[in-house]
Amino acid sequence: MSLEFTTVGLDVPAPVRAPLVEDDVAARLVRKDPTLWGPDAVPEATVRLGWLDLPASSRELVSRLAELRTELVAAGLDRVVLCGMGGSSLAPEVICRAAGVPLVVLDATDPGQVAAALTDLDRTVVVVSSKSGGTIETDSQRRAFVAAFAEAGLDEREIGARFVVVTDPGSPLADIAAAMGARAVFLADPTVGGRYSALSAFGLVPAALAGADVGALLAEAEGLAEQLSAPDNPALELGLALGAGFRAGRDKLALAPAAPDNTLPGFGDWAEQLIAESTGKQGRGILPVVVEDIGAPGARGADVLLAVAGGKAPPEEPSVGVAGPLGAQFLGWEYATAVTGRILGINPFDQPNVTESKENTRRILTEGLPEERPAATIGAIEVHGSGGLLDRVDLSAHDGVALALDALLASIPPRGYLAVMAYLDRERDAAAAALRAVLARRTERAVTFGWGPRFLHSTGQYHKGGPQLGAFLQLTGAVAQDLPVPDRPYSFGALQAAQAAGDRAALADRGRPLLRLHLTDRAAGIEQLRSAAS
Ligand SMILES: O=P(O)(O)OC[C@H]1O[C@H](O)[C@H](O)[C@@H](O)[C@@H]1O
Repeated sequence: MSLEFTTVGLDVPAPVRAPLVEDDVAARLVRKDPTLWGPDAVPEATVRLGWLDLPASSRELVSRLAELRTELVAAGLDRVVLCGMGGSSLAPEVICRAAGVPLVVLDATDPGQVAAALTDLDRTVVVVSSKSGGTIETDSQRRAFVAAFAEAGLDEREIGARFVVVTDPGSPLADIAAAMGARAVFLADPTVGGRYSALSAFGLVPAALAGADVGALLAEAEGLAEQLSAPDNPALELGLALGAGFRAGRDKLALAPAAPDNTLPGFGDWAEQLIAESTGKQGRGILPVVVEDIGAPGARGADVLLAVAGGKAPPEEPSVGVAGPLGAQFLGWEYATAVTGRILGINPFDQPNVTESKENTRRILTEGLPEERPAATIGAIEVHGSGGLLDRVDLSAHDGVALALDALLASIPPRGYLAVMAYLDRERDAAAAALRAVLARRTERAVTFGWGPRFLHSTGQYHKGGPQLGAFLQLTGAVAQDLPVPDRPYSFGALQAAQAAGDRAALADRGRPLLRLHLTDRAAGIEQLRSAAS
């Protein structure tokens, strides 16, 4: 089982292909040659190529996971909640959706979304996944579950037995897991970076405990792994196509599901993190744009390459298609991204700009939120602009929100993009996601949509490290019922607000146009916004 790569209307010119063939990149990548991305990347690449071994090396996890699942089910623990961000949650979410097994993914700080996960505790086991072991969202979620179990009457030993931990050896979370007596601890391969970890313990542990067949997933990946040394393998072709598209000015990659049957639901969100964090740096990069389907607004455009995962290239030109099973898709896109990184001349294994917003968040949590007054309140929406964006907008007009949106769209530079960043509840406020297509219909430019803080671990790197051509629409919402973060001087609501403010500060430092709309009533605000945007 491997991948089938197809393309329509995209040629890989000799100046892109020849150097890769002459330098024997396919075989050198499989041999884990850390010099492929230039001298500056060697230290990082030396400790970041372990993902190439995972189809075989992760095999040893399969029986251990099957036993653990049997043990959990026998104990009546059949609801699996995963606490983790970015590379520690996106892959298991895709694996479980594709397999049709239930996994509750908590990659949020929204108090409502966290509270909704803290239910059905009598049958819940929590997987806490963090490579670094220091991610504030994951740590806060773990604290909330410990407190909720205690409140439900469980003693310390019983609480420990409700936790399974996945982390790197020696991380602070490894120490916490030992101290709390976690039922099981999986120490992952430290030579695998977060966004390349789909086939490691980070992808496999939560998915297997939720009931997915991870042995089959690894077999699918092995089918491709055997081919990766060959100079004409499908993953190399994908990497060449992404690189050739970039060189031809197509630096937006519209990621669409296959039609009519989408066998890889959510795959675009996983690939989005891989591509945005790997390529978006040093003022360049490929912007992944997850679109609803191949006909969606933004799937085509002069600076867009359309890609379908899970099917053939659609007839729209230019496009690429990658057919094949999920295990092979993970490995193939990782390999392709590493190849594309070489073509772009960047190090695909670091994420140099992710820390900025995190540091701002920590500062704001200590110092308090900056005082910000809305420029206007219109219905259920408070309008905040930055950098003179709203100077010429008549916010007293009955369609003030529409005018503010117009000003934001007009600020997108040529070849630029609009990022919609919703610090809301991705379950209960799911209707907000429809804004992407609505706004993309109104502009020729690319429009992305991300849930905050989830996107900070994905496109957030590109926003700050990629070409400075973005305009930003930040959505925040009133918190009906806040939730404390146990043993911390802040609540989830305060953390969420600090994350939004921290990212605003990072974007303002770069002079990017930003419109913040705060929804004083979330449902009414989303509806009002959708009609203002249409
Ligand atoms: O697994 P963790 O250490 O908690 O990291 C979760 C995420 O954190 C950061 O934002 C990185 O940029 C991501 O690549 C990573 O996936």
